[in-house]
Amino acid sequence: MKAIVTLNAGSSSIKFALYELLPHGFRFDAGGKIEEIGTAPRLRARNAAGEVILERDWQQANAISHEHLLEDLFAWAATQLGDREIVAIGHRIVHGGSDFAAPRLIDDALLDALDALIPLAPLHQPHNLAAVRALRALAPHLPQIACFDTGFHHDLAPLTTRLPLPRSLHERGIRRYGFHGLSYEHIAKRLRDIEPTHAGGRVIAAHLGNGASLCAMREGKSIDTTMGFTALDGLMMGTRSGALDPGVVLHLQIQLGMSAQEVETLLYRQSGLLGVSGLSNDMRALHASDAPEAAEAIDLFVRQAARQAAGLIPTLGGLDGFVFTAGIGENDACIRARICESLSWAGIALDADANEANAAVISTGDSKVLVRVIPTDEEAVIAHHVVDLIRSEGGISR
Ligand SMILES: Nc1ncnc2c1ncn2[C@@H]1O[C@H](COP(=O)(O)OP(=O)(O)O)[C@@H](O)[C@H]1O
Ligand SMILES: CC(=O)OP(=O)(O)O
Ligand SMILES: [Mg+2]
Repeated sequence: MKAIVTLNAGSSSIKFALYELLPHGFRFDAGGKIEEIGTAPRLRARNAAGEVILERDWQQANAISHEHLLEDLFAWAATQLGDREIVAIGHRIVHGGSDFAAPRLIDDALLDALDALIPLAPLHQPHNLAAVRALRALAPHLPQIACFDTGFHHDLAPLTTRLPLPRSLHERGIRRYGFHGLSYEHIAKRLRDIEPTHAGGRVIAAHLGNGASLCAMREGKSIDTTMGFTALDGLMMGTRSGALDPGVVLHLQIQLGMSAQEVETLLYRQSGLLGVSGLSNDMRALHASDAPEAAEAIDLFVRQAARQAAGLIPTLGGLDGFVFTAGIGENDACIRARICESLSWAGIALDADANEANAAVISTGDSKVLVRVIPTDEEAVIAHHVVDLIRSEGGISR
């Protein structure tokens, strides 16, 4: 049986899936995730029937790297393949820069070009590329395909990509790109499937996970988004600051004498929910805590999300739909309720019971804005792209 594998290394998780290739399309076979990387990583995998086929955690957990976890994952996967023949592997690659948007076969030249983007996505790109290289060492002839998180935003209007900096910097690639594109591509497709008229409307999708961003969509296309040059911009996140007065960065370096490396670590790994609470980057842990700092971190997260959602409405010209997705968006009724409450002036009316139940539609019948919860599936989007490439004219033979 021919199969494809997808790998999605997020900032706090590694998600993976195995799909059986069918004459037309593909079928989910097994998959799962390692989550809470950096604190207490644990793995859970399920088969197509939803049964748990592996659960595992690690000793000395907080010190275990993405790369070590990948090695363990590959070793386990090799024992599970049975008669399946893997014909291609698809990867989520977070940054494609100015040059790469459409999914493509990974070769040496592409790997070199993607290495150069590591400084623009230090929480993701190194792990994404390490997985590609590790698999190349294990199976040198197996085609590997890069699917870019920036790709969905490739057609943003020139004005939306521009930063208010000297023009020469834009020409050097210092511009807004946008991320979480595979997730937004999935949301756009689901909206088209569920309700074509809604998909054509003015929609804000909120991908609230350990990384978090918003995407303003019209006709299922990205017209603006809160992440920019890097995945540090926009909303406050698990460990990332999100948008910040640039004067703070200067002050940290010039007045407080921090090195560039220290500032990078501070903004990417020690800020956001973790920095403000002093406790955890995990929203579940903050809800469970009585500490006032945990409550303040949650308050700030909600404030930033609502403020930035409001900031997208002029570009959209109004609001017809709002979609919550990713770890927090799909599971956290309290955060959804508070963001919706802050946006009630924009026509959002929440159905409290539907929200508590994580229902597919969580707005009231007379809400001007239709609010949905749609589980994201970046793996399925990657699988689609891999299958399309395999079956495209010329295939993907080297
Ligand atoms: N039941 C839940 N309630 C609140 N937050 C949750 C819940 N489940 C997961 N989360 C949050 O979602 C985050 C992970 O989201 P996910 O989208 O999987 O992350 P990543 O950005 O690594 O892909 C966790 O850090 C946690 O804060
Ligand atoms: C781009 C990004 O922030 O991704 P993740 O949410 O997986 O960390
Ligand atoms: Mg993610």
